[in-house]
Amino acid sequence: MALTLVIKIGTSSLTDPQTGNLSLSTLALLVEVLSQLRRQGHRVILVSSGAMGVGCSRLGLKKRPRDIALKQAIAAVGQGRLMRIYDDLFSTLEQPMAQVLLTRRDLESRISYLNAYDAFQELLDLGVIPIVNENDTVATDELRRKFGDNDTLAALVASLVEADWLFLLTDVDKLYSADPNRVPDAQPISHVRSLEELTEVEAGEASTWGTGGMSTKIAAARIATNAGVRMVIMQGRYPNQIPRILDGEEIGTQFHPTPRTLNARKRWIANGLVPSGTVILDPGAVKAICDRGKSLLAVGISKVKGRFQSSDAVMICDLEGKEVARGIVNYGSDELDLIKGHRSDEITELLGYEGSDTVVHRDNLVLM
Ligand SMILES: Nc1ncnc2c1ncn2[C@@H]1O[C@H](COP(=O)(O)OP(=O)(O)O)[C@@H](O)[C@H]1O
Ligand SMILES: N[C@@H](CCC(=O)OP(=O)(O)O)C(=O)O
Repeated sequence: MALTLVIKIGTSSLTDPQTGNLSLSTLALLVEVLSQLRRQGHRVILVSSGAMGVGCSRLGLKKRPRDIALKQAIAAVGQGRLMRIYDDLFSTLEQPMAQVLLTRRDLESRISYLNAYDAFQELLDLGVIPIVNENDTVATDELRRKFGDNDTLAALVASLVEADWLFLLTDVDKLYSADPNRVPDAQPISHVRSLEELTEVEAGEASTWGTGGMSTKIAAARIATNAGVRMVIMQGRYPNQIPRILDGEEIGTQFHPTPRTLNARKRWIANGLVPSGTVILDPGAVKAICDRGKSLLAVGISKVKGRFQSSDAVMICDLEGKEVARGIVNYGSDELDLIKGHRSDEITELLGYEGSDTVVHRDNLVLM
């Protein structure tokens, strides 16, 4: 069966931690494996980090700089170099590839989200392997890590293209109960059936060149598994393990997906949009939206946090602060502060104009 596969490789696997130079053998093996998967008829997308690492090595810098403009410049140097190397390697195997640079913002607008979807489908139909990275040179929010990292981006891409599998290739072979580089008796975890099982896991720091460590990989797992994508964390030095995993071997940490129940628009609401604020619900309202599939009404809102406009995305949380849903609001935060706790037939008088009956209509609401 032809599968859609998203493979993400982190800086820690692409570069030598001592010298910062590219690990050519890993890269060559990765390219070989991906080309082989393509020839077997699978649809393959590579999400590759490394622009900063390669840029630093090219410019002789021994540490990641902190200055944002300098980071932008370095990523611009490194990205070109990285693509040149990928193109040389893929061309040797007669496998066409393409560069796709994305920012988190590109996935926020429904139009550019759909444009990205169309472009990926066209590339995959043409048999091309798209190589995705954050557009670091312009996306300073990403460089500041306000929005995420390539683990999140890979999960968003996997959700966008409705991938069957997402492989995160890194410099450890599995997820452990704690960072195995710091805690020698950390226990390996082979299967994660629900992310609730991971409350005890210490998802600590990244390696020298990586970003986010395991915490961004667990965040990626939340997006991927909710979108019906099976995710694996595995050792990046052995990309040849990917076909073995597809054949059913138990390698790495496998995160089991939830059934794919959300339509494309709801997946965009859940994953593409970045929430601008939070609304806190009373227990009755949580029940109404979670158990009875109702729209969210003002009467069930206890508190409003953050500043947002109507049509923005918000997190919808219970009184303990646990996110139960996400949705697009019909009111801004100032209006919601006035109408929260009130019945819908009081809204016109409270606001002085006729507004929507619902705060979040059920078509715009996704349970988390
Ligand atoms: N619970 C954990 N299990 C495994 N590795 C962990 C854990 N917590 C932190 N880490 C660290 O995460 C690092 C991988 O993350 P990172 O450096 O961001 O990789 P990448 O560049 O592949 O994205 C590992 O080197 C490891 O030290
Ligand atoms: N876009 C950045 C990578 C950011 C990132 O998430 O890095 P990593 O944790 O190594 O996957 C780059 O190409 O250097």
